[in-house]
Amino acid sequence: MSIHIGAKENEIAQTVLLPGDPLRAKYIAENFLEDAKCYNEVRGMYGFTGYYKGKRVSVQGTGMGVPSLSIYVNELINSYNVKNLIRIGTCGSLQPDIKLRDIVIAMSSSTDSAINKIRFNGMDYAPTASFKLLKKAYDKAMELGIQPKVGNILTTDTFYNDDPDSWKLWAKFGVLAVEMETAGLYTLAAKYNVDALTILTVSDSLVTGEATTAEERQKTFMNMVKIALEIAE
Ligand SMILES: O=P(O)(O)O[C@H]1O[C@H](CO)[C@@H](O)[C@H]1O
Ligand SMILES: O=c1cc[nH]c(=O)[nH]1
Repeated sequence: MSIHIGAKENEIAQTVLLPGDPLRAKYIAENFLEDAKCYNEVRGMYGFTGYYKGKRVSVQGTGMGVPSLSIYVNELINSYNVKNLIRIGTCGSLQPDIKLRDIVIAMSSSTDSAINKIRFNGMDYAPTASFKLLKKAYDKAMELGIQPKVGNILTTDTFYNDDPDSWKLWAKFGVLAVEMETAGLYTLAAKYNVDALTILTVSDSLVTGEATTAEERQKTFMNMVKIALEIAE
């Protein structure tokens, strides 16, 4: 047991899928995993372990934002010995050629969060994906007939920014999409020498203003779940 996860030792697999939304974790356990058992209900942040094509896999909600995700990732690595962390999240597109429901794989993550400024005494760290997981995810997506967009994303602390045009600067420098956790995930994975990857589905577009519904966000993003489960070790 850790402070925020009620699982016993060995109840969590070495590969964990990490949706922000705990109900997405429940949905995945119920619809994709065999023999799934709930190991965590603390704070309603569901965690399940089950089997996908014979492989033991867990899925754990993280909540929204770097501070919340960092609590779960620290505990998964340090209390449960997790080795592969695959975030499966939603994002907003920052580029005109990235459309609703497209898959974005984060090679790296820029951020407006101060976490790494604090950690690295004002200097800039470049949070980067595990190449092993990135290559596997890209190859698997292509095999499934899905063409993912791969590149730099933005991890923001402000879903509601005071300046509605602030994303345009990031977009000008080629950043593909915005979400709220990956810079924290990649930094902690590097610190503890484990593998991490973020796979995202585009839920809305800052370019066009289009958006999907909450129900769609919870249930219809099957492609990224399939890719994540297929690359689980
Ligand atoms: O769909 P999830 O995984 O929660 O990810 C995105 O959605 C939330 C904002 O609505 C933030 O957590 C952001 O990163
Ligand atoms: O953080 C997020 C997630 C989805 N869509 C956004 O615009 N931002």
